[in-house]
Amino acid sequence: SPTIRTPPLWTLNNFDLGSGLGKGQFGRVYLAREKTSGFIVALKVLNISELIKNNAEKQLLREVEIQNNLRHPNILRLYGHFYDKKYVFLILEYAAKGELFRHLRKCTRFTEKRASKYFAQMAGALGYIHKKHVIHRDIKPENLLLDLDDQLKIADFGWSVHAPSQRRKTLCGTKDYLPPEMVENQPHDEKIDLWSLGVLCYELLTGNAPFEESANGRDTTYKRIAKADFTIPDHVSVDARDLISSLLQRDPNKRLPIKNVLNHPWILKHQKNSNVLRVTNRYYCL
Ligand SMILES: COCCOc1ccc2cc1OCC(=O)N(C)CCCNCc1c[nH]c3ncnc(c13)N2
Repeated sequence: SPTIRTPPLWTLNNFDLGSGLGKGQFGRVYLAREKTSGFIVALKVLNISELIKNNAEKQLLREVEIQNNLRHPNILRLYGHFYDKKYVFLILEYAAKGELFRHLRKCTRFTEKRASKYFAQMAGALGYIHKKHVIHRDIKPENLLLDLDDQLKIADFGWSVHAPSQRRKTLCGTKDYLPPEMVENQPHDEKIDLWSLGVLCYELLTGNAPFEESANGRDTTYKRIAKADFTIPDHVSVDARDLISSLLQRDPNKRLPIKNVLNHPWILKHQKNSNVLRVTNRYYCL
C-alpha cells in the first residue's frame, strides 16, 4: 500500500516565536523557528473571535484551501495551519525583506528597471493563478513581500475567489486599487486583477496611486476610477505609459490579456540584460 504521508499535527510548542513582523486586519505575523528542523517560517496568528465578529471565517477557510494548492516562486507558500481555542495559526514562508511597500516609500519611486522586474514577477504569478480560475482581488503593495533574493511574494489571498464572482467585497483598507466594475458593484472576473496590475505599475513608477484618495474624499476617487480618469507624469517612459494605459481600461475586455503583458516591450527591454549573472540585489534609491 502506498505510504500516505499524513501531515504532522502542528502545535505552538513546535515553534520558538521570534519578533513581530507586522499587524494585519485579523492578527499579527511573527518570525518563528520550527524546533526540530530549525526551519525559519512566518507565523500568522489570527484571533478566532475577531474572525467570527467580522464573519471572516469562511473567507479564511477559502484562503487556506486556495493557498494550499498554489505552488509558484512569486506566491508566498502556506506550509500548513493549526488552531487552538482562541487562535488560528498559519505556517508561512518567511520573506526576509518584508513589505515591498516600505521599500517603495523609502525610495519614493523605483527605477523603471526595478519596477519592471517586480511587475513581471507579479504578472507571472497572476497568469499562474488565473489559469487555475483564481482571482486575487486584493493586489496592493502591502500584500506584496520581498524575500532575501529580492523575489516578490504575494502574501494575502484573503479576498481571492474562484472566478467569476459577484461577492461584495466589504470596502476595507485602500480603495485605490478597486476597478470600475467593483466600484459599480458589477459582476467581475479575473480581469479585475489586470486593472490592479495597472494601478501597481503606476504606483511602482511614480510612488502614488493613479486615483489616489485625494483630500476631497472618497467619492471623487470613485468617480475618477469609474471614468478611468488619470494622468501619467512626464518622467514615465513611453513603453511604461503604453502598458499602464492598456491595463487601466474601463472596459474589462479591452484590458491587455496577461499573456500579452508578459511580452510587452517594457518588460522585454528590461529583461534582456538581466540574464547576465546578477551579482548583487542591492538597490539604492533614485
Ligand atoms: C489571512 O491571512 C492570510 C496571510 O496573510 C499574510 C501572510 C504573511 C504576511 C502578511 C499577510 O497578510 C497581510 C498582513 O498580515 N499584514 C499586512 C501585516 C504583516 C505584514 N507582514 C510582514 C512580513 C515580513 N516578512 C514576512 N514574511 C512572511 N509573511 C509576512 C511577512 N506577512
